[in-house]
Amino acid sequence: MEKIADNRCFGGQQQRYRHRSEVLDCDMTFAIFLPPQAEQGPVPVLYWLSGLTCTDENFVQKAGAQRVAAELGLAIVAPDTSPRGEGVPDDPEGAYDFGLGAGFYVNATESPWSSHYRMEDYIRHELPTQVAEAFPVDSTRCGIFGHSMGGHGALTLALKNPATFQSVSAFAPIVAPTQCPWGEKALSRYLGENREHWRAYDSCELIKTVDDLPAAILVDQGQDDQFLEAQLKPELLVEACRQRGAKLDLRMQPGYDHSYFFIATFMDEHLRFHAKQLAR
Ligand SMILES: N[C@@H](CCC(=O)N[C@@H](CS)C(=O)NCC(=O)O)C(=O)O
Repeated sequence: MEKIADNRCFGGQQQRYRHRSEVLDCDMTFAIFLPPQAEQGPVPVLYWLSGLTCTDENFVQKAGAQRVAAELGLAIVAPDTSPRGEGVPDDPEGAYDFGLGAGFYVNATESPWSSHYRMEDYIRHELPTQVAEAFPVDSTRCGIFGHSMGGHGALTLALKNPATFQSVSAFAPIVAPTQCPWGEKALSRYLGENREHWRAYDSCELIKTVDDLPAAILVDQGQDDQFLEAQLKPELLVEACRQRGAKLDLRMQPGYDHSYFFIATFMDEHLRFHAKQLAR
């Protein structure tokens, strides 16, 4: 693991690393914020999953999470959104919503994607293992959150791995990728045309079937989000949670769009939500 940036920030350190991912078969970069409390001992850790077109840098520069993370003593890891580099295939037309920057946090099964696009295993196993070895984080207190495609990633990973991720929240998540154009495009190519295989990557489907539900799910959604009706469809998550009796706090935020200005506005409340869930 090679450190490629290190800046003091609110008494902690905002750092960036390059490392080898065997799972993705390429080199990857990720960001980590270490709060001041990490100098004294292991701190709880949150994983932030970004949306389409992002790298590990968008969140670090635009979400404004460091001040309150430093106050609460939370580390935050922000991975990239897809495998990258020489030999990693991209969308043939260079579209923004598939291929590079659009890994959708799935393990692809279809050629040519399956050799590198294994973001689910990267996020749930390989990256947390390497982070736990290299940094003073307490992996028994670990949460996950994200935006849009990353909100989908956070919800599905938390629902499938409740022992690993004990708290979950999302900003403008794609809640049902089996029922929207972004998801249908990505899942049909990464996983093939059999829609049965897509269900393992749809939070609304998972909520109906998983054994252990999260104690609470916090979701913020801008009411003026340009992707709200066609892609995000939070009403499907509300209905799935209602049917299963899952505890969802969906907050529709009037006037807010899909951008990091929206995310930054409510970031503090998400960090406090996770700190409370992970406190013991
Ligand atoms: N580029 C796309 C929009 C993609 C988009 O909105 N990406 C969101 C995540 S889904 C984002 O966070 N973009 C990067 C940024 O704002 O820093 C378009 O033209 O429609």
